[in-house]
Amino acid sequence: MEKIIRIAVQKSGRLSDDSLSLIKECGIKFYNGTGKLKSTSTNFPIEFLFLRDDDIPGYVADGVADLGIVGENELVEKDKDVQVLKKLGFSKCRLSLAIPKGQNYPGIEYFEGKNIATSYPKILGDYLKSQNINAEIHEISGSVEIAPSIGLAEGICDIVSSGSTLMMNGLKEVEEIFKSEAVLISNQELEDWKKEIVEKLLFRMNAVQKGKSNKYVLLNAPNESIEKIISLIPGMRSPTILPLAQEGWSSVHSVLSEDQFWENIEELRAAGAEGILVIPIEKMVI
Ligand SMILES: Nc1ncnc2c1ncn2[C@@H]1O[C@H](COP(=O)(O)OP(=O)(O)OP(=O)(O)O)[C@@H](O)[C@H]1O
Ligand SMILES: O=P(O)(O)OC[C@H]1O[C@H](OP(=O)(O)OP(=O)(O)O)[C@H](O)[C@@H]1O
Ligand SMILES: [Mg+2]
Repeated sequence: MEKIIRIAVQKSGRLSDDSLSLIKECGIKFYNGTGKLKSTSTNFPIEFLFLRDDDIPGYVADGVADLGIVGENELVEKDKDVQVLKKLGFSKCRLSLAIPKGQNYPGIEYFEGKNIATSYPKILGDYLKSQNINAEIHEISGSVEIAPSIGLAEGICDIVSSGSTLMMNGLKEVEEIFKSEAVLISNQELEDWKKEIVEKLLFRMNAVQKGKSNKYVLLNAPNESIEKIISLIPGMRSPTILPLAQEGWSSVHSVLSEDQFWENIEELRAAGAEGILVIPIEKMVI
């Protein structure tokens, strides 16, 4: 039998594009024709299953797939026994309670005895319990935001990102109850040879992620400022210093996280840095 692992990814929806881009950025090639539900990579021992996201935690827990990419909201809601290997940083959203815009909201007690529509009965149920609120949970599988306007419920609990769906449906967000992003999950009992392949995949994903959060920085500085500048942008081992054609000046090359760059920019300029270039990094292995 050919030694390949299986990963379940969402067929189409809010997770699909970023899941597939991440896999491509890891140098893994595969054919992803429309309507195809299974595909094998041509250059890495991995097979893809394209599924509804609701089914991914269960398939991974049962071992039908070894790995999966799914939102934390779906994972916690399905309550399956899988291991979270890595947060992936995309499909960030929150689960929130919302009520009609015109209603006064005194606090969570608003929901006592009320009817709440949601696709996340477990997460909502656990939250209400933790708040000692008794409410009726009305489970619906989609278009939850419409429920109050058709008299199905007095409040909703659903995914919010920009908030525009709530606004368009005359609702206001009153409590954030869960924060979510896409995660890579794994079956709990992978055989050793599968673990080895998973490690290789994780190594690549880490390199892609590190590359994304770091930048390559080049700048020019008078030689007397170099020491100060090195202390501001120390890089991986240390910055590269190259002499400029103009006497008394050097070019400094370093790597740093984007956040760090914005924190240090004024100090770099104050130290005499000029001609600062910030360049994206595709992959980074420390
Ligand atoms: N507006 C959003 N912004 C960011 N992330 C989101 C947003 N909506 C959903 N997500 C995240 O993406 C996941 C998939 O959302 P999507 O709307 O594609 O699900 P779905 O309609 O249930 O898809 P499927 O057909 O696969 O069941 C959600 O579980 C959530 O983690
Ligand atoms: O706060 P917002 O930025 O408006 O995003 C929130 C909406 O996004 C998701 O739906 P999606 O658009 O993916 O459609 P779906 O309900 O068909 O999955 C989610 O179910 C919300 O309805
Ligand atoms: Mg779904």
